[in-house]
Amino acid sequence: MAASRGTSSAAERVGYISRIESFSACHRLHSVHLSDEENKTLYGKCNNPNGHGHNYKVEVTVRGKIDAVTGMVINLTDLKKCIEDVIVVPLDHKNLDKDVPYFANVVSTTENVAIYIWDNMVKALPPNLLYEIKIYETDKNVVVYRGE
Ligand SMILES: CC(=O)C(=O)[C@H]1CNc2nc(N)[nH]c(=O)c2N1
Ligand SMILES: O=P(O)(O)OP(=O)(O)OP(=O)(O)O
Ligand SMILES: [Zn+2]
Repeated sequence: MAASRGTSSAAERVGYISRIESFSACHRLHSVHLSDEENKTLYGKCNNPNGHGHNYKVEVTVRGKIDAVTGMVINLTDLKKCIEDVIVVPLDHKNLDKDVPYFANVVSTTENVAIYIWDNMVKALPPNLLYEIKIYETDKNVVVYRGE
């Protein structure tokens, strides 16, 4: 006897699928709205004028119906392409503050990097699929953004 899987039919099943990608970038935490002294006090070593780097790890999660025919929420090959276009090409081996126009006047915290990725990923994916952006700035610093 097949194990009970609830009352939904396969066509109504909802799944979450993620892909992880890494990119390396440097940045400096410095707000254009604060004085140099305020920036130094607030961001400490992360305000070093010469910047510093991270090997960021990004987990992109989409949520949607598991198609009854294809068995997929989204083709991971398509998600991979979106991640390449939205994350790797504009951010990998870049100086976030100098090479990415968005961060010219937006401080390049991981929270703001997550917002940047969300706003561009939501335009690249089919509608109503993007669920979450999770970014590891270091092994210990993690940000989650769900478009709120
Ligand atoms: C550590 C670092 O190298 C950082 O750049 C940290 C410093 N603190 C911090 N705090 C946040 N709320 N968000 C950050 O992205 C961040 N980066
Ligand atoms: O200061 P870093 O770049 O090592 O980043 P961190 O993870 O915030 O530092 P810590 O390892 O002291 O938490
Ligand atoms: Zn940093």
